[in-house]
Amino acid sequence: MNLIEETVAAVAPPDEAAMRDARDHQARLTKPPGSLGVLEEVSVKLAGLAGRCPPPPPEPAAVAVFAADHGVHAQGVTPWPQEVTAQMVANFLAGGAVVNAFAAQVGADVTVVDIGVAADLPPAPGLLARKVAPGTADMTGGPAMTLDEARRAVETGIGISRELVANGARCLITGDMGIANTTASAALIAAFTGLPPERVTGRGTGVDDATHARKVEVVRAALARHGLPAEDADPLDVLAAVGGLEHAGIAGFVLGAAALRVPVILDGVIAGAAALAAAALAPDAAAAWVAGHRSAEPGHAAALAALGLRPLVDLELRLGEGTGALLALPLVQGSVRVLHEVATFDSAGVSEKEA
Ligand SMILES: O=C(O)c1ccc[n+]([C@@H]2O[C@H](COP(=O)([O-])O)[C@@H](O)[C@H]2O)c1
Ligand SMILES: Cc1cc2nc[nH]c2cc1C
Repeated sequence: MNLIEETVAAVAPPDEAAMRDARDHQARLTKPPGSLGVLEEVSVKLAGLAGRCPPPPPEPAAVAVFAADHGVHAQGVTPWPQEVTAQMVANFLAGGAVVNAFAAQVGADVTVVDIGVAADLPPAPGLLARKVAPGTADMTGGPAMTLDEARRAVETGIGISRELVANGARCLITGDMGIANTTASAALIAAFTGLPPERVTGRGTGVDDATHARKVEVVRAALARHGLPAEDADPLDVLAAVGGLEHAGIAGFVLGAAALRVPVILDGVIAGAAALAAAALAPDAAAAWVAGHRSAEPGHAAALAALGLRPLVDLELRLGEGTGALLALPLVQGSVRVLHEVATFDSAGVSEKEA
């Protein structure tokens, strides 16, 4: 078995007994039953993933920012020059980006992964040099990646999840950086959900009407070129056809975490698109994923609906980098802390509701 098959085979469904224990325990805690709303379901989910109640606290947390460039940039789908990808990587490494500020706020570690930045990047602490290719090819002219590149990028992502967990992380957070990657995200989401390009293609970094219209047509042309959506398409072929190297890397990252039964907080539309590919490979992997937030990109809501995930935060963010997921980290940690620390009606001597 290769690493992808081995990882997919290691993904198992959630532990129903642990989930039942968590629901029963939530009902005995000193609060009206159900009063923690969605956070109760998050705690139940993490118990199911861990196979015990209470589950281990999801900390320390580590965010991996997968950075890559996109051949489809040549189609004029974003106003930002491609070199911004490499420049922002330098900014992440210098600690000057929003992801650094939010990670510091919630005590998460930041790792940057060069999985496909077009430029050569100098070695730096905090940078994992794992370039599979110097950017993808233009998906409107042929496949964005070879199947071998897509596989190697997924394997790279699996490897990163293993490394971060081996180094002590107990909650993984997805991050991304890649100018033009909302176009590839829209194409992946359309391919995996069957929704039309105009429903899932958004304004990315904030494109004008004319650029948005062109972007929709670029996604439509790429899908037509590759015969997508297709019922029987292999998820790796779909990634290779219209995905990005960071999408493939994140798909591997979230699969690897699921195989290790470590929770993942998904960031925005790029993670959502990557998670659709990962779920197509291993449907049970979604038991390890919490949607940190819903981004302003319309395809993100579509991806989350298809994954059956409810976003915890909705602040109209459209930044990427892992920022939305980092904001959700204290919510996920708080949901588990409740199971560890809150007294029961019995232990605290609080009277229960009358029948
Ligand atoms: O996370 C999101 O949902 C999100 C939404 C819009 C834009 N982004 C970020 O913006 C970049 C891609 O935007 P664009 O317009 O160049 O396709 C890329 O670096 C993403 O991290 C991210
Ligand atoms: C400046 C900038 C920062 C980003 N961070 C993630 N995507 C980005 C896109 C741009 C353009």
